[in-house]
Amino acid sequence: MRLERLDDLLVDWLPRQRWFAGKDRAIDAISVLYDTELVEGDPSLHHVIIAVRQAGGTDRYQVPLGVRSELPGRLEYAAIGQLDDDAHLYDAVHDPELTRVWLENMAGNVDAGPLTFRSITGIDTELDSLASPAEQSNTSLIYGDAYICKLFRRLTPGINPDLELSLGLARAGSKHVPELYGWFSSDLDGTLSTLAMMSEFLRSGTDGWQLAGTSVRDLYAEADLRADEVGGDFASESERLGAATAEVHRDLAAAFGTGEMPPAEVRAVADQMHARLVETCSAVPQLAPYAGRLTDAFDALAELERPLTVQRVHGDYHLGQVMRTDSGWMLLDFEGEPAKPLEERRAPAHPLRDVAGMLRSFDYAARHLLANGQAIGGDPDQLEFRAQEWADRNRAAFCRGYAEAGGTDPAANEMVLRAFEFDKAVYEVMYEARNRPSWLQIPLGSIAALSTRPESDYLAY
Ligand SMILES: Nc1ncnc2c1ncn2[C@@H]1O[C@H](COP(=O)(O)OP(=O)(O)O)[C@@H](O)[C@H]1O
Ligand SMILES: O=P(O)(O)O[C@H]1O[C@H](CO)[C@@H](O[C@H]2O[C@H](CO)[C@@H](O)[C@H](O)[C@H]2O)[C@H](O)[C@H]1O
Repeated sequence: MRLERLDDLLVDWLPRQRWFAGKDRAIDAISVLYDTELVEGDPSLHHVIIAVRQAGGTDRYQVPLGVRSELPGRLEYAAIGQLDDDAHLYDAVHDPELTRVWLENMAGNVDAGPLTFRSITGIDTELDSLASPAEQSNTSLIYGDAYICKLFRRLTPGINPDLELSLGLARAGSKHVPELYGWFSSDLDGTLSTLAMMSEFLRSGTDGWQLAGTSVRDLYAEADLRADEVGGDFASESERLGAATAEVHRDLAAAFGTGEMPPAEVRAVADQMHARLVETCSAVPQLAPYAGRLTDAFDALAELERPLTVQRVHGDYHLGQVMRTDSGWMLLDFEGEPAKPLEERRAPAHPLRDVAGMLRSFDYAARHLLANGQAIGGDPDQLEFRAQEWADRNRAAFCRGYAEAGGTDPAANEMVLRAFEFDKAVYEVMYEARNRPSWLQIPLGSIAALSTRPESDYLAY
């Protein structure tokens, strides 16, 4: 490919992409690390990996590029620019004529330059792809209605935890993750690094955030009924989700083993929670009134005198990461928190950390309509009370399902769970202050409610 104009075109195009992580800084330089021509001719497909230098460091991105002598109208929205008069450059993920080569290469376990394509089962190579419109930090292609292939945009050397855990869960025979079909990787700094993974597309699935939101809307539509009295009660789904979560934790433990975190390391974890609290209180003063009670919860964890059993966990667990299908709840996206370094994301943790993540999500589902100021009539105190009741009911049901299916009993480990939940809520305070200030009230409201409750009522419903 004639690369002379490529840098200029990408400098304009990258900051407009949802997945580009460096939007807040100027791009100092772009260099092409690999350019592998996977499809020759017109159109051609260049599988390109670039390094983008910005203040604060250099990130690597995967940018599959299509080149055509003429760009048809249906691809205009994917245009990046013209390399010369007869070379139109565009985002190849939008061109099914090109994306089919990934299916063919995975099916054939092809090696092409730095790229290796692998499959673990038969793949239909005749399917057209459509890029998913979902707001996400990567790009997913849906082939027919059979496969979903997630292309990781920002690359980290090594195996992506999503692929690593999906392979382990497949080995353990988990029934709560989509079937894995294949993946491709590239050399990066001498290490084989995941570029994409392809799984079964859950065509009958609806994500948990949408389902929980519908239940909450049902509740607010009824002036006086309690969460257990409205048609859209979600508690039995929450209980089943708890059970599915425990089963996935059991399978992760079987696939990757468990370990003991000694009290000194638990203290170090509590110290990190405390440090985050201090930093967040200075950035968001509204949190300061609760600092004392939050500190008490972190201190209680620091004083734990027994080791904690740790294992690989989901790491970024919330209602947007689970789908309800005809055959039950499925868990997605085992990447961990993308902003964290890979070693931290792969480090074993206590499974109640995931439980705490989901408890936060129930609070969010209950409170987000109120925070948005959407047209819900009624007395604000009464609405707050009803939101808390919905959250408590579903939190308790989730914990019950988790314990009954063999997970570490949340009710018997409330002190540990509370510390994880408060830490996540403090993280959310910073996250919302930076990203969605109108939602700041959600984690603050939860902290106010949970921290002023007697400890013995923490999981009460
Ligand atoms: N196997 C699947 N079947 C159907 N939809 C899926 C599947 N995997 C992901 N999705 C949809 O794509 C969205 C983004 O997927 P996710 O793996 O969370 O990507 P990202 O890591 O980029 O956020 C999910 O919220 C879900 O709606
Ligand atoms: O899914 P991501 O890894 O991008 O996680 C980030 O964004 C999440 C928002 O989508 C944010 O989650 C918070 O909001 C959710 C509702 O939008 C709620 O269900 C979660 O419980 C709540 O934490 C997450 O914190 C952030 O890291």
